[in-house]
Amino acid sequence: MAKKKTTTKRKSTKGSKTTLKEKLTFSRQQKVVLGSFLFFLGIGLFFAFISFFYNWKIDQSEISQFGNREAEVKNWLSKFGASVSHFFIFKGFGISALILPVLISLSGVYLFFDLNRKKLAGFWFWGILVMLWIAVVFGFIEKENGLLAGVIGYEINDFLRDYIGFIGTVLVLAFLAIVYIVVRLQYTPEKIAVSLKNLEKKQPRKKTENTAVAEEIQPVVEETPEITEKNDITATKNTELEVEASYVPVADTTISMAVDTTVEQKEPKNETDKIVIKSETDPEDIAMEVETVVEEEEVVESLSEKLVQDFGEFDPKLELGNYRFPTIDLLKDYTSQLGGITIDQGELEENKNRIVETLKNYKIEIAQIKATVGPTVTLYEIVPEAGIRISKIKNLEDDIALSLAALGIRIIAPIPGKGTIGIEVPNKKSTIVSMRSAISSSKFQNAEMELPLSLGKTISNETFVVDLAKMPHLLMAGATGQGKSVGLNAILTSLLYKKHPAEVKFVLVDPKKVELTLFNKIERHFLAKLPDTEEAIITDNTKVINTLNSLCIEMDARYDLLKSAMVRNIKEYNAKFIARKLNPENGHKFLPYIVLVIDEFADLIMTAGKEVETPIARLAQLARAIGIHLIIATQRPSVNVITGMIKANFPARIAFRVTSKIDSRTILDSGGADQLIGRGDMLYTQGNDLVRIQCAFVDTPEVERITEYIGGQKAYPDAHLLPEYVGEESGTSIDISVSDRDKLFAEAAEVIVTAQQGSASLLQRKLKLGYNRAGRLIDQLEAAGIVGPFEGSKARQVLVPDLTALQKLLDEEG
Ligand SMILES: Nc1ncnc2c1ncn2[C@@H]1O[C@H](COP(=O)(O)OP(=O)(O)OP(=O)(O)O)[C@@H](O)[C@H]1O
Repeated sequence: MAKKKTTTKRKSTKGSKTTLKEKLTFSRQQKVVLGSFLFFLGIGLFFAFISFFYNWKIDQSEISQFGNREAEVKNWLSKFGASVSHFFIFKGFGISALILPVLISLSGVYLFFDLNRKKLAGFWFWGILVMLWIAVVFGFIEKENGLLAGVIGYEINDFLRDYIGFIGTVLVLAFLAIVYIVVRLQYTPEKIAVSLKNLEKKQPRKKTENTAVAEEIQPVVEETPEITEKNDITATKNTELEVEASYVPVADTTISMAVDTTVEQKEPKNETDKIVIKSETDPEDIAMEVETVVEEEEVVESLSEKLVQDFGEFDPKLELGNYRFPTIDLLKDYTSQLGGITIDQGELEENKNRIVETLKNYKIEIAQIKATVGPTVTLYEIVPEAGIRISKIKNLEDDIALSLAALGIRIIAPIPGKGTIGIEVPNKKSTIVSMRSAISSSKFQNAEMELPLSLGKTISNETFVVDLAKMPHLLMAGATGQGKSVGLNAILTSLLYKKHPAEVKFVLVDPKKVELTLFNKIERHFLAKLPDTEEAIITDNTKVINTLNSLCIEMDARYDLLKSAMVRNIKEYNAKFIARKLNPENGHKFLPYIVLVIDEFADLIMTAGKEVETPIARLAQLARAIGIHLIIATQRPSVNVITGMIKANFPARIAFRVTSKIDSRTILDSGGADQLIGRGDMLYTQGNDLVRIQCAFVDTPEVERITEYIGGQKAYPDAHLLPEYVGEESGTSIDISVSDRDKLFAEAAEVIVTAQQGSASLLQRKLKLGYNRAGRLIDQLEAAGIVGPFEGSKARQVLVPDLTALQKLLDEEG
């Protein structure tokens, strides 16, 4: 009996991650309001705590009567003050609880002025530790007075005394005090010694002058009288001066002092060297002392930490700080309209019987059969009777499929890791997997991935989420009309729902000119383009070559940055940049991921051949570490399109339905894609197992709504600019002799003049040439004065108005 697996509809955890994030980030107004609240709360608590120390005895009996409005309480904040104070002081930390209102008010100030929250967290961390420490110390020395230590202090002390005894407790407390002084206050023994020394020196001077020092210095002063005029230093009577280099303070009495040259030489050696000059009533008794201070202690370990402390971590999203991610309701809810997966008991039974019977014909007995109903297909998992070899079933694959006589049957013998045999039979009524359900699934929302893609649902109805960054490049193939474009849209939509414009940029190549145009609206948010080009979405195949080469330049530049930052990949690089460990002045910048999408790759390879294959192979081989990922889609998965070089570098592949087993082999290295049922039914592999997935469906109006939503928001001034690539086309002042001209020169000239359009791609199409040859022809036409010079993204100007004029020009030359 077929075991029925009821499908549990996954409740959408609608944007759980983003909403949590949103909850934690306050608007400016919220911060001001919350900040003021906390500030006043802190002050209120402070007063309540103070008054608790005077009134706690009187109030004690009233605390329990919180609900009784008649009960009179002496605390300055009345019943609330008395209760809260009782809780924090008596039951909590004792006198040290006074730190708490200070911390709360401080938090208020930080929020109000929107200061660095990390610093605040530091205050809380150390504040609570100090609170505990003081509580325990009071618990230790003032056991009798519960108000000083609080219950917590008392109990911790008791605990320590029980386990490590009197001496142990003293040692632990002393150790913690040292930790605080060294770690928090950044005091080291050297620093303390220097401070003490300074203190010692300052004190006696205030009372009587240190004559001994004065005497010591005096001879030097007398010995070098000639410098006296030069170094006229004036000082106030009985005042101490600290001079760094030469310093002339205003004075009541002018005192001449000669500074020994030896002293002067010594002075600039160390910036912290100070000359202490003291003046006395008698100008002869000037005391001078040269003090060498130990090199100043670094307060913060490194510059980056200091920068982070002062300014917080670098936020790449700051420029579009108010960017709102697209909301889930921009996507259509197909499930509520068309219903979710329905299980047709009759259909299941019928299929089961046919499978059992068919296998029986081949003498394969079944011990158990289990059905898993997916959105488009149902998987019948079969456990054969003991003794039946799986290879037998595998060999009979085609016969079984034939006997079951249904389109789209796929036999998986055995199911990897299970030892059972799977037979996938299409459902009579397939269910659309909406992009909405794929996006709102918890698996996607909670995905901790760099570039998460929600591709659709597996046969067991689980949302299938993969990381493009791990793939690291994706090859998609499928015959026309089988769901490739929808698949590409699903991929791009996934990224739009998860990534901020600062984090990812798309380079879109769309020779069909219709599929990806919708993304034009988000050009200044998410697209990257070559400088000086008008349209970010590339529809002209010749421009693809420039873009690919430009991406190679970007790749090399990024590798240089990674090298100088001494990191291995973009993730580490960006983490280091965010932590302000990389100086933007040295060319470092936050690197967004770049996703290159090429629709209709076959078309591109046909027209440009090697010229695109080489940069693509280079990018595919090297770009994974620096965050450039390729998604290539093609209708024709033939070997001359998907060459060995490309295949080797694209381990992740998606196959929609293809027309032949050969095509399936080309794309997946195995059959199966020819047995799919179309409409988004696909197989995914990342080098090992094949997973059958129903691709999430996202319709054009949905994509339009999303791009409009994003496009309507504040954007960057321009699309992300890729490095400039000066292609072959830009060659100027070419001098090509008539004899060196291509055989097709005259024909090419006619094509160009007739069409009045000076483009290499036109020649490629009309004369069926490779890109290189067409490019060379254009150069020759330029040299002959038939077309104008290279003009960036625009086609070259045609300088000859008609064929007659052309004929005349050629005759003249000839
Ligand atoms: N995941 C899906 N779920 C349901 N229906 C789908 C799905 N994907 C595609 N379809 C259906 O198939 C039709 C064709 O899909 P799509 O335009 O993506 O095909 P294509 O392979 O890109 O074709 P072409 O190569 O000609 O552009 C869609 O209009 C839609 O009706």
